[in-house]
Amino acid sequence: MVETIINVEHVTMKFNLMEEKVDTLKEYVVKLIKGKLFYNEFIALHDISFTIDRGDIFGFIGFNGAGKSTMLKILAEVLKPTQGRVTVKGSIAPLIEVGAGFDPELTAKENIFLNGAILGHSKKFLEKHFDAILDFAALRDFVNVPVKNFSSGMYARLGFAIATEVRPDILIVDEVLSVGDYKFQEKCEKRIQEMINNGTTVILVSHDIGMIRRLCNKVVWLDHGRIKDIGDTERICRMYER
Ligand SMILES: Nc1ncnc2c1ncn2[C@@H]1O[C@H](COP(=O)(O)OP(=O)(O)OP(=O)(O)O)[C@@H](O)[C@H]1O
Repeated sequence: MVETIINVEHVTMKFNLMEEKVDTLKEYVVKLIKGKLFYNEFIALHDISFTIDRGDIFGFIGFNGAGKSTMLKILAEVLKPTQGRVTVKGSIAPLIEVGAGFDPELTAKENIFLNGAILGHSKKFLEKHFDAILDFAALRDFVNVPVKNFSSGMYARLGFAIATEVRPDILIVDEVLSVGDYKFQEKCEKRIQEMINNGTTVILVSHDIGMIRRLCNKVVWLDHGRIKDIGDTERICRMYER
């Protein structure tokens, strides 16, 4: 039986863009007090509605600035929509931004415990899975290095390894994987495929249409914050590439 796991109803996201450049906090406060801060309203998402079923591998495609990352942040509850409602049934492991959920001053080891705790894992669980996380990320030689010295690919490897060590109900992957080398991307795709086989619902943003084709059963094409089309992967990808 098909079960809806995410229900997005009439979501609109507005951002206030400052009209002029403010360089310092002092300048910001002075202008705020004098009532001289002017904003332009920017609508990143317009009245978006769709549902994701349990077991779907749901892809978001669209040109730069279409609203894909904003939509994922709303699904992961990092952003609250200006209007509309999102209902999620189950646990979410979000991989939204490279380095999100890490403290740059702490070592890889310390961050495994910090980031793991943010994802809701106990210390005991993380101690048990510590070696597996480190091995998947291939960062054993860097275990005691502060992550501020990591490259963006190393950050992404560590984040992906922690988020996928257990099977969440829903895995959200923004383009963080694109900073990994091709070998690691292959490894991630294999692990995502294993998670899919085990019933995890996956939501993916990628400019790699090949990856979208290989993994997704449904695709949304976002265009200037609106749904241009939604449905069968092959049909939407073919139109997108035209
Ligand atoms: N915090 C913010 N404040 C102001 N504007 C924002 C903010 N976040 C996103 N935007 C704007 O919303 C629009 C959509 O951005 P978003 O990052 O969701 O696009 P995207 O489809 O993921 O793009 P890309 O493919 O380039 O990653 C952009 O015009 C962006 O400038």
